[in-house]
Amino acid sequence: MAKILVVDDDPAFNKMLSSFLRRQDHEVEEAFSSKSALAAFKTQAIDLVLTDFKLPDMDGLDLIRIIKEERPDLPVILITNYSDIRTAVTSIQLGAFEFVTKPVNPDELLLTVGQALLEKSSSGETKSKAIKKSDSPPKYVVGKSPASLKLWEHLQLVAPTKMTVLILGESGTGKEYAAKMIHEKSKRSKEPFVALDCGVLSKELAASELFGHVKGAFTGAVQDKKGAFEVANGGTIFLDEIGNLPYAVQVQLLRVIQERKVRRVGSEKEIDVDVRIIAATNENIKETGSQSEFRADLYHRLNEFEIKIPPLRERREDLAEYVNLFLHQACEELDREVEGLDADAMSIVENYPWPGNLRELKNVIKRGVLLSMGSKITSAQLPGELAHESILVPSYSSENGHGVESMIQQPATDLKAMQEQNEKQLILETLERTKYNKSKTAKLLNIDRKTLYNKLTKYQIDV
Ligand SMILES: Nc1ncnc2c1ncn2[C@@H]1O[C@H](COP(=O)(O)OP(=O)(O)OP(=O)(O)O)[C@@H](O)[C@H]1O
Repeated sequence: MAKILVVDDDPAFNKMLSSFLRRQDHEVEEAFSSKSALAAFKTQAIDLVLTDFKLPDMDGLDLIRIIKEERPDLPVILITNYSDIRTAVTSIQLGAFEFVTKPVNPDELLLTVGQALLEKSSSGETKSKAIKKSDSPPKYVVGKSPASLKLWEHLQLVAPTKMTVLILGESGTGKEYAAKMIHEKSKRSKEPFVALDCGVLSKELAASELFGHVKGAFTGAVQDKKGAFEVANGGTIFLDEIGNLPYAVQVQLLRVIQERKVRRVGSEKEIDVDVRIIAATNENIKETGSQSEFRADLYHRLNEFEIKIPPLRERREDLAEYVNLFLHQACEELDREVEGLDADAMSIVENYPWPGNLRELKNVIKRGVLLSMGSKITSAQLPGELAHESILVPSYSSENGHGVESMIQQPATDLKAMQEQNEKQLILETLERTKYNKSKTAKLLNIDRKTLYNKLTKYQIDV
């Protein structure tokens, strides 16, 4: 039995969800605002938070941010409308365990709750909250699009070298997966691969998570602790969301890269480390660098070799292969036998822009497998919004300049124009929500202020 905090201002929905979870033998604490949620979170031993995105006094993302700052190990599941998929993607970047879309499917919710609690209990012993150690080698889909083939070639080329790699790509494109691949194909593959999510590290904890600390170094440092660099010694460290690393810690990281030595917080002793660094970001840290939020010297050190992972919408030829893999994985996990998607469902999948990239696709397929009644996933088992947002795009063969489909299937909408329209709309909505506070808007949208200013100019938004 776990203690679950349910946060939703809609009393009927909150009650329904809470009673459902109680029937599954969980203890439930109901909160109808962020304020009462935070009060409960601070005073009770909560194991899992389920929160709605739209709350009266603060949005779900801010709530996740506060919770994660205090307890990075506490799993949070965001409940959101599918139309808020970008929000959901941001929630994952902030460290949410998963998002579940409304209308909530009971089986899907139970599965997600179960997985979140399982992960929490298994991470209980590891002292470090942001460090994820990986042991099983990934099953890597190479894909057949020119972009994916090039990516694969670059991964193969750089893997056996000692080079530091900077991986760029939107959220969910597979940056961590690519980093694991590089590690697997390097001479260090038998040594640890340690992933550290810099996005969830508070200013105070970042140095300790990276470099460790000694007992008494700060309040709460009750015993000596190894940092991620020491844990990864001999192997590879993957620094995700590197753009979020506090400035002071960037300086320390630069020193570690140059001298290959770490000093635990509160200690003078230098410890030799032999660690290959792979960093990743989904924002333009080069731009941030010019604003001196991200140090240019660190950027150049990390960027000995740069790998760009294209968004899924730019490599649609690979979709079928990913769908097959995720279908297979979901069937194994859920103990189901689903053969594939029917023609309608596949057409929706092929024409949807996938803003959450592979992660979103994986979730959608898993949900489809869970809900499917027969041997095929039908369009009814896909989130309704997928069909609404699906658009006709030119067929693959037309991109290559041959194939009759190019003549039959004309694009109904210009993909780029549609994305820009969505982006503009999202910026306008977020500005309104933050009462036109640009810093808050940039933070919510997970971009830096300079990028926001550029986009305001581009879309002629006058604020
Ligand atoms: N080449 C691949 N083959 C098979 N599965 C993949 C591949 N790349 C990514 N995935 C799957 O896609 C999901 C998203 O990948 P990953 O977590 O690496 O993305 P990311 O870019 O690091 O995301 P974020 O920026 O949000 O941290 C993972 O669940 C992973 O299993």
